[in-house]
Amino acid sequence: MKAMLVLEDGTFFEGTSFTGHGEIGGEVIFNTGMTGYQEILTDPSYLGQIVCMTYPHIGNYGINDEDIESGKIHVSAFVVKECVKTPSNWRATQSLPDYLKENNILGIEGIDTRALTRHIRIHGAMRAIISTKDLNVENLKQKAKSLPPMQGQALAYKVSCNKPYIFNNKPHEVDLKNFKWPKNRIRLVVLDFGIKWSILRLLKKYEFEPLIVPATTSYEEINSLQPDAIFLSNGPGDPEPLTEVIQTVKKLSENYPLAGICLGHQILGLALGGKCFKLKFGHHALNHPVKDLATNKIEISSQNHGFCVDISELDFLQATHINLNDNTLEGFKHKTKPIIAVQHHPEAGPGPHDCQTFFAHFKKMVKKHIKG
Ligand SMILES: NC(=O)CC[C@H](N)C(=O)O
Repeated sequence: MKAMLVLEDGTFFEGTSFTGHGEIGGEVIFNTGMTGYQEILTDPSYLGQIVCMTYPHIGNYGINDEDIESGKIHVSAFVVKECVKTPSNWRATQSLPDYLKENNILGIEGIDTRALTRHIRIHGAMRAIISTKDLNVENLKQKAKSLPPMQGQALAYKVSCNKPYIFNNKPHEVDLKNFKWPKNRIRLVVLDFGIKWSILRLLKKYEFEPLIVPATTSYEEINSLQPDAIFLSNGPGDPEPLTEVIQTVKKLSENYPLAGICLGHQILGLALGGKCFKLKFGHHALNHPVKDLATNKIEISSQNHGFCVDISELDFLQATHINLNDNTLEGFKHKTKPIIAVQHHPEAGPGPHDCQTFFAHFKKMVKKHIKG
């Protein structure tokens, strides 16, 4: 079934749908990972985005029950060069096309994904429409132009949980009136902007007991839970319009040890007085070199962001990591308070594990603070 992908500047790519009819829009981004498509599809940070994989052969190990990062698929559509319909892997329970079809997500193949990627790298991030119903380039270009730009969209509210929950391989809702923290664990309130399950698994591995609460939970409600520390999750969209959250985090930063990943890093940066800007094209990959400025060691990191923060004018903050591809900020800490954050993904779901020391560092920082 013929499908057309049209960018807002009128550039178009022809392909075929492997999931049936559909029409959908979103910001088109490219991910250069060779594997990890199931984690990418289910990562809530991809809400509102059409994901194009640069690796030419996607789907070869199928879909399994363990690699999901949330309860559903969040990407708007999935674009590949060639989709493998008959997977071969001992864990596979389903094929990629069946998985997308079951979840009503449009998947297209036969696209020159490298040409599309080069176009975005040269001309910057763009909105796009994919359609099997309307193949008229001019129509689709107009539709793409009328989509809301990513900048200004408070998408985190759309994927945040509605009720607090704890996590035991999947979410279990809790009634806060009867909630009791377990003994001998670090009490961690997690502000949920669309958290990935691999982050929760790692927090638990590092002795934290995460209590995940909706993004709009107030400072007073969080305070009444008497946590030892706060964690700010990853999530989709622009951090800047999340004004209510930014105000809450500002208050939290005065009284609690804090850590943030990706959108959490950006929200923390804004709450502390930094600025935010959109990158020309996002970082979506499993192989970005990040330099730890304390040790001068280079870590190969997993990345997924389109925005970036600038804290250079805040002398009470210190940059801890930078990206060696484009010198953008990859992490910072407060010079006197127990506050750390990273822009990349130390949980590496998917990706290399070089940056996992972040969780050990967070644990050490909170334990030190508890001891006083
Ligand atoms: N993975 C994330 O948390 C993404 C953060 C933010 N939505 C960005 O695109 O920059």
